[in-house]
Amino acid sequence: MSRSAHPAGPRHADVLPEGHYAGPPADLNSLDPRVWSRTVRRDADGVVTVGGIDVKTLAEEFGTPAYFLDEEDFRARCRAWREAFGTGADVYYAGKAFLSRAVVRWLTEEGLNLDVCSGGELATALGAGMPAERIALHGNNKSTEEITRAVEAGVGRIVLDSFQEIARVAHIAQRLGKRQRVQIRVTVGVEAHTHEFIATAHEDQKFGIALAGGQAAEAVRRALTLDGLELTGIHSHIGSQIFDMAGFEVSARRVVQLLTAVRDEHGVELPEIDLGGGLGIAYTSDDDPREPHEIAKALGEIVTKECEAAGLSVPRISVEPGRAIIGPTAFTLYEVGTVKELEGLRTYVSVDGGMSDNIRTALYDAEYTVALVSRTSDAEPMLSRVVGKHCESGDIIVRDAFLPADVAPGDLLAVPATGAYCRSMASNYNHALRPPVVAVEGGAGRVIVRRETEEDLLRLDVG
Ligand SMILES: Cc1ncc(COP(=O)(O)O)c(C=O)c1O
Ligand SMILES: N[C@@H](CCCC[NH3+])C(=O)O
Repeated sequence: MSRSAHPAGPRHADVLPEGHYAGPPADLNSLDPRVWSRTVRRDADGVVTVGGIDVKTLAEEFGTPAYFLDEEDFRARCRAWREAFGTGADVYYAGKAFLSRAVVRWLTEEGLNLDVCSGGELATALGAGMPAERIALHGNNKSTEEITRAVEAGVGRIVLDSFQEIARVAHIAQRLGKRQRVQIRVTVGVEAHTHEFIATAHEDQKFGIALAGGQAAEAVRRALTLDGLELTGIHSHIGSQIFDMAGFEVSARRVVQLLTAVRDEHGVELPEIDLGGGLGIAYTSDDDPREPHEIAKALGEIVTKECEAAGLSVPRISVEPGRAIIGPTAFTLYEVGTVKELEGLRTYVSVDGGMSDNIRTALYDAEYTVALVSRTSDAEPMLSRVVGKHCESGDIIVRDAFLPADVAPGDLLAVPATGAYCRSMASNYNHALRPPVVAVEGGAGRVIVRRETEEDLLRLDVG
């Protein structure tokens, strides 16, 4: 549904900010399949189900707020990425989006690799049985301990992010009598944003080593001389929640240019390039993400074309999608506690979670949708703001959305597309207890990350 497809006539339409829906959706009870995970349906009795279980049963069994993860959808997305890139390329799931032992097992079974960016993520990956050679370690300031653990475990790749780190990893590997496979992360001069990319001010950031000014070429020079390192390729990640493939194409072109320069200077053809993650998903019906096969085709074509022009053999490509794999697979279920109508403005619907389980709206001004899922309603659309229970007026989960005007305490609301960067960025603000993640599949729910308890909080409070 595009913005223009919304019929006119919302309550309080005059207060909607520019760029937001011109009106409510034609049917408030409908669930757009682009935004909801693949097994989500509304039953004949009006209650929404996922994985064959209705949300009222899920709320009774697991409580609210809670994240419900559609396992069938997650596995299908893993397979779609795997198949799109084929056996000649690698897909590394970016664990920062959400990582747990169950997720690691699913990834292992579905043939994906894993990008970790901390000792904690590395421990989760290894502990859940991901083979070390399928793990890549990232980070702009990895500790000596993290590097040591990764080298000892035999991770397949460490992505080097600074000159100090080139020396540090080489030293640690040599001390351990190993030769560590590494890539160098470069900043290619493309800064990508949600709907556009620009080519200015891009080197002004903490990640990577700039192509500009010959710094990346110097990093390659140093890495090639160090015995502890086996330099296998170049890495580039241009941003997150990107829809426009043009930014990736510029990035691929510039990375291949560096490979060509390396070949010309050192007579070495580096065999790998990693083009990072960052592929966008549909948070609202206005978002139109690319499918994995379109992405694989576009990246494969541009790399092949550039390599042919330079007379290079085509390197093995890898990508690191996080959000695009797990984002659409989960929704957060909340119970409504209070409904406050501000006459002539909007209605504030308060739920039992908030910025502690979804910081993205407060942090990035992210847009989400919301639906009444415990019943249908014929009431007129009401412009609503879904807010949490924290002591903070910016504690907003969904800034502008239409809910039926009869929404009331006890109703269940679900916010879709919360699989990525919600539980993984959750906090204990106001001593909130972080919600559980429940995997739903084949008519049963299974807790994969349990709800925090007050004992969990107090255990750390040793004063
Ligand atoms: C190096 C790297 N790879 C992969 C990702 C995953 O990004 P996304 O979840 O947007 O695909 C990120 C985060 O932006 C990242 O920094
Ligand atoms: N955490 C961010 C994206 C950053 C990804 C990691 N480099 C989000 O929620 O959109």
